Amino acid sequence: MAVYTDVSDEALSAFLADYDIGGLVAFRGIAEGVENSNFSLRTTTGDYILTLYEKRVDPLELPWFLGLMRHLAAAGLSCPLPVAGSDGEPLRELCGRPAAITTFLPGVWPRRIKLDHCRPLGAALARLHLAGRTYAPRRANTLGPTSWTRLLDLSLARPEAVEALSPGLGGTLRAALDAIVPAWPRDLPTGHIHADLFPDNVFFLGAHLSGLIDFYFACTDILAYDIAICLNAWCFEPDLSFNISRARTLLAGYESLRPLSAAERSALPVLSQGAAMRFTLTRLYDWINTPSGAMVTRKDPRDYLRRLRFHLAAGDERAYGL
Ligand SMILES: Nc1ncnc2c1ncn2[C@@H]1O[C@H](COP(=O)(O)OP(=O)(O)OP(=O)(O)O)[C@@H](O)[C@H]1O
Ligand SMILES: N[C@@H](CCO)C(=O)O
Repeated sequence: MAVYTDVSDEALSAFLADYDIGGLVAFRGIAEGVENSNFSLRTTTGDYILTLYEKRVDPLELPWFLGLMRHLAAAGLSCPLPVAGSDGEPLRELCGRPAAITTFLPGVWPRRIKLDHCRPLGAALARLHLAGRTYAPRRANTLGPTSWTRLLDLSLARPEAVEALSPGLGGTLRAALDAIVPAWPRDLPTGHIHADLFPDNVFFLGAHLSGLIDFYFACTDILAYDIAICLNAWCFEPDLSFNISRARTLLAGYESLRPLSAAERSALPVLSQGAAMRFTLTRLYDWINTPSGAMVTRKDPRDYLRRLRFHLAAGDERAYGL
């Protein structure tokens, strides 16, 4: 459930008066997602999404995210387009929260990943990377390798909770960090990355990829790290075995538009280790710090620990079908 802030009809009507998108027809909270409060909004001019930004998003960074989405949409990528109010400003305030309206994207995210999803996914990721080249402002990755030790320490402030989740987890993560961080590549091509391109952020209409959403972790970082995030999120079976055909297909889709250098290819194991580490750590932090009565479904960090183990054992890029 991700509606942290209730919006009354009166507050919404007053808010919409600052837009030129017609009168309200229907409005409802969207249960999915964990980060922000999302509402679907139908007006006399069409369908929109209203987002109230909650815990992890720094309001000062919102213009960067909204600017990136506007830039990518203008470049032809199918992603939500921020809608400006009558004063030209897309970022506003509602119920004491920063808020924005974006266009609604048709499609559904795949509940069961198929091989057919992977090539369009890879191609869309490459398209995003290429389109991002001409968006000049940069944003550092606040969840990159330099943040991981602190994130682990924050969780280990409650060692009994970490141990209860998985015996030995703290030591395992510490040892993996000691291996991954010093080996982190320094000279690979960088650009704007999505950084959270999980299946629930990619919409399909049948086999056609209809759009990408949720750019609120986007940042400027190693492009191939974004691929590594997708390898983690898309290429494991429910039993957490690795599906190399999906990886090969995803990479082929990506390389159809942006071929990888030899250095990028050989960095895939360490980048994938880092991606698995990042999601293990944020999930672990949330697992420990989300009150048991909260309406948000916690995601299990152990799923990413299993992935991390796979990547730690991957000798080279051939493990990913290259
Ligand atoms: N532009 C859009 N068009 C159509 N549906 C959307 C759009 N944006 C969001 N949604 C709907 O809202 C849901 C939650 O959105 P989103 O993933 O951005 O939320 P979030 O709280 O940031 O979640 P998380 O970071 O956990 O993925 C999506 O699964 C989708 O159903
Ligand atoms: N995609 C993330 C949650 C939102 O960032 C995860 O599955 O852990």
